[in-house]
Amino acid sequence: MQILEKGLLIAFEGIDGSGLTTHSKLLNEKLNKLGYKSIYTKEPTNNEIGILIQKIILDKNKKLDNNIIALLFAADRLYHLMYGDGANEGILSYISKNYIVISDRYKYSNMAYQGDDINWISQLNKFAIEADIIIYLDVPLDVALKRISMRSSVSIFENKIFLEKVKNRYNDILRLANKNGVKVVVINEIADNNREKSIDEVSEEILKNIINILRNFKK
Ligand SMILES: Nc1ncnc2c1ncn2[C@@H]1O[C@H](COP(=O)(O)OP(=O)(O)OP(=O)(O)O)[C@@H](O)[C@H]1O
Ligand SMILES: Cc1cn([C@H]2C[C@H](O)[C@@H](COP(=O)(O)O)O2)c(=O)[nH]c1=O
Repeated sequence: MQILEKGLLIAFEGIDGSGLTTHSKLLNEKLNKLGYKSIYTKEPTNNEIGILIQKIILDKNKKLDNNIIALLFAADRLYHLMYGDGANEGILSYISKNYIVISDRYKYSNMAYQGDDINWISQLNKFAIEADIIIYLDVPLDVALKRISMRSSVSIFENKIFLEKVKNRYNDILRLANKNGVKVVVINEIADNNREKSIDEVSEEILKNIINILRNFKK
């Protein structure tokens, strides 16, 4: 068993179709195999608020006000931190037991997707601890859109104009997080020769970066 000095929160961030679910789950499996106490969780969660959000964002006829959506995501997050995702205990509980918590999206998604007024979104998230590490999966818009087009259901956010705005916003959000002490790891999913990296290649790159960072957290 690999024991860490303290719990750690790793947030996976990126636009839809960047592979967040694939890579956050893979990292969790790999860290577990290496003997670390880690857990995978995601937002929106599968608790009452998260389920309501999932329903709302798939309903293109609903057209709910952006501020209401922002509030729901922030409420889901606080619930996630305090009480859990519907299957596991709250993030804060795992952190206090020195686990590595891997969250497939966290408050930085709130800032990127609902961040017309970034100060207000920051206020909504004032009780949400900062992540220790952000893994940002950087993928060109056209690659993300191609992956999204292969899905059976598409959310209100999954369109070119909106995702372009979200992608641009992430630049400022990552800079701000870094200023606040968060270790930001950007993974480029495109190789030098313009080829899309395979899932294995991206996953190994993520693991290598994390293992490097974890060296400083070991007992
Ligand atoms: N190098 C790669 N990394 C990740 N996913 C890839 C890669 N190449 C192809 N894919 C495919 O892209 C899709 C990404 O799906 P995934 O659900 O992981 O993305 P996501 O970012 O969580 O999306 P969303 O947030 O919209 O649910 C999968 O079908 C996966 O097989
Ligand atoms: C946490 C969070 C998420 N979102 C968006 C990002 C995605 O478009 C969806 C979630 O879909 P996934 O397939 O489950 O990743 O929700 C958001 O707008 N605001 C947030 O705070």
